[in-house]
Amino acid sequence: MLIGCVAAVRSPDASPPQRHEATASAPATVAPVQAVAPNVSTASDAAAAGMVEVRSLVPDMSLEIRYAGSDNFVGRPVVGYEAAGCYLHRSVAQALARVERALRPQGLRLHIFDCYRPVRAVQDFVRWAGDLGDQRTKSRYYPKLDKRVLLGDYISPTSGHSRGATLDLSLMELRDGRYALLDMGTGFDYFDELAHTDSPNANATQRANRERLRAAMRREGFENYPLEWWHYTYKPEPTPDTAFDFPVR
Ligand SMILES: C[C@@H](N)C(=O)N[C@H](C)C(=O)O
Ligand SMILES: [Zn+2]
Repeated sequence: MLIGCVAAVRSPDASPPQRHEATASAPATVAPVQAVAPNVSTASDAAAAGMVEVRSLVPDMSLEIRYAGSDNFVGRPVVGYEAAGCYLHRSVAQALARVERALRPQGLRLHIFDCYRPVRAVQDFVRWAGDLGDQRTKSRYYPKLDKRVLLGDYISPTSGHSRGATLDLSLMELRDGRYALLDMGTGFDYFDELAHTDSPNANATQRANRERLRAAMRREGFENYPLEWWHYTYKPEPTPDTAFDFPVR
């Protein structure tokens, strides 16, 4: 069963990305973003939504689900993340497992920051984006941008993550017997032009590393979002018009 709802502006899945520049002084709150929202399923758990936890397919998949803890742009655990799990529609998780399987013989593996994101978590992001009095994470996550411009291009109010076919991830390489993250030029969720996948300001190594990730993901049907080197969506999406809101647990 589906419930209709309202909300959303430009999203990575809806229209070409645009760049916002930093602006001067900000008011205490931002105006609500105009939007068109997806249907929200009443599925109350992953099984009902047709999703699986990725470690049911790849038991040693490297996960660092940042919104389940405080090391993220909100600076605290995000609503809806009761555990550090990575849920995706089964066919999407299977495609991701194929990416991982192809990488391992090259001494590479995936490192995942976020997968399915409940609608309530996206709403938590929207509330955070509207609270201009809270700038605690600015220096680490959006030093060059005004917080008012994050909602839309960098934080979608109707994120594809809620549809279970989108994930945020990086690549690790085996070095001296240990896996280390490749240099992508920025950290995860660094909202800035430098994080744009084809940014001319990334150096040659960083651009090559981003391309390694993009090529590996593309081979199994995942498309990159040009404003965030870490953000990928499997196409065609299993449920393109339906978002989910069960907690990650
Ligand atoms: C917030 C960031 N990790 C992300 O996923 N951004 C895109 C635009 C989204 O919110 O869908
Ligand atoms: Zn993302």
